Amino acid sequence: GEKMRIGIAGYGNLGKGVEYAISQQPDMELVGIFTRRDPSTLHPIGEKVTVYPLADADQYVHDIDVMILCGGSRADLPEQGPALAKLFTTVDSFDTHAKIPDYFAALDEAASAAGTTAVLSVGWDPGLFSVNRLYGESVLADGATYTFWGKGLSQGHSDAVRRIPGVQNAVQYTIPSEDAMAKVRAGEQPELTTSEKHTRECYVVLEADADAAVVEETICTMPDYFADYSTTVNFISEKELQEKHSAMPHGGFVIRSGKTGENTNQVMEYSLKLDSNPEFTSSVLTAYARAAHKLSVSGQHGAKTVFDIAPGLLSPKDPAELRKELL
Ligand SMILES: NC(=O)C1=CN([C@@H]2O[C@H](COP(=O)(O)OP(=O)(O)OC[C@H]3O[C@@H](n4cnc5c(N)ncnc54)[C@H](OP(=O)(O)O)[C@@H]3O)[C@@H](O)[C@H]2O)C=CC1
Ligand SMILES: N[C@@H](C[C@H]1CC(C(=O)O)=NO1)C(=O)O
Repeated sequence: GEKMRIGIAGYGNLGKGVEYAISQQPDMELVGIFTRRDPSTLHPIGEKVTVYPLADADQYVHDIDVMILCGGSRADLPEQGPALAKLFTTVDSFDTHAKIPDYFAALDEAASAAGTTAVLSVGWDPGLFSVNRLYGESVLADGATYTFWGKGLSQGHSDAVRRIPGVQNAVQYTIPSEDAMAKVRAGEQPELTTSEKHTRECYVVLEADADAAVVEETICTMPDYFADYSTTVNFISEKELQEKHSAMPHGGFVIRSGKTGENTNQVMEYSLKLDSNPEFTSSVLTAYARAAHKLSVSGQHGAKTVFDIAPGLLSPKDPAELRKELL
C-alpha cells in the first residue's frame, strides 16, 4: 500500500538518526527535513532529501502523515510540540520528566482541537524503560523497581548544558553507582536516593568571554537535570571535545524484584547496550511514528504516551501476521 510520509522537525543527533531509521522501514518515505537554520547550510545524509525552513511547515500539512520532532527537550519541544501538534500528527522524545504532565496537557489541548494525534516522551527513558517499569509493577505487585543508566552520554542533559549562555559545546555522562547496583542485583531491595544511584560528569567548551564559575554553578543547580545529583564539570577545548567525546554510547537497565506466593523471589530485568544513544532513540521514535499514524487514521486523537499504545501498532506487520508469531 501507500508509504507513510514522514517529516523530520529539527536536524541534530536525533534528526540524523531518524533519517537513517526511515531508510530501514519498508512502509515509510522521508518527505523532508525542517530546520530553524538556513536550509542551504544543512547537508542531509541522503543527497536527494529536501530541507525546508521550519517556519514553512504549515504549507506541508497535506504532504506529511507524521512529523517526528527532534528538538531539544529543555528549550525547543515545549514550544515546538504544541505548535506542530496543531498541524500534524507528531511523535517526540520529550524527557524533562518533571514537566511531562504539563507538556502532555499542552499537547492534548492542541491535538484534540486540531484532530491530530500527538505521541510524546518516546525513546528509552522515558519510553521503553517506562513501559518495562509498568510491566514490572503491574505483574509483581509486591516488589521494588530500580532504573540505572550508563555509564554513557545523556543527550537530554548534554543539550541542557549546551543551552547555558557562555557554553559553546558540551556533553554529559551519567555514571551509575556500582555499589547501589550490586545491592539491587543481590535482591536487597535497598532504599536509594537519587544521588546514591548516579553521579553526573560534564565536559564543557566555553565561549571566549564566558565565566567558568558561573557556568559551573548554573549546571550544578539546574532543576530537573542536575540539582539532585553530585556533578563534576570539566572545562576542555573544542578540539579535545571533538577528539575524545564524539561517540554517544549509553545504556542501562530496569529491574523489578518482587515476591509471589508465600515468599518466592521473582526478578524481571530489561537492559540496553547502545553504541549510539541517538540512533537507538531515533529508531524508537520511528516505530512509534507508525503507531501514531494508525491511531490518527482510526480517529484516536489527542496526546498519547507509550502507556496508551498497544505494542502491535508499532509493527509493520498486520495483526493476523503478528498472531502467527504468538506461538
Ligand atoms: N526519551 C529518550 O529516551 C531520549 C530523549 N532525547 C531527547 O532528544 C533531544 C534532542 O537530542 P539531540 O538530537 O542530541 O539534540 P541536538 O542538540 O543534536 O539537536 C537539538 C536541536 O538543536 C538544533 N541543532 C542541532 N545541531 C545544531 C548545530 N550544529 N547548530 C545549531 N543548531 C543545531 C536542531 O534544530 P534546528 O535543525 O531547527 O536548528 C536540533 O533539533 C534531547 O534534548 C533529549 O531531551 C534524547 C535521547 C533519548
Ligand atoms: N533521556 C535520556 C535517556 C536516558 C539516559 C538518562 C541519563 O543518563 O540520565 N536518562 O534517561 C537521554 O537524553 O539520553
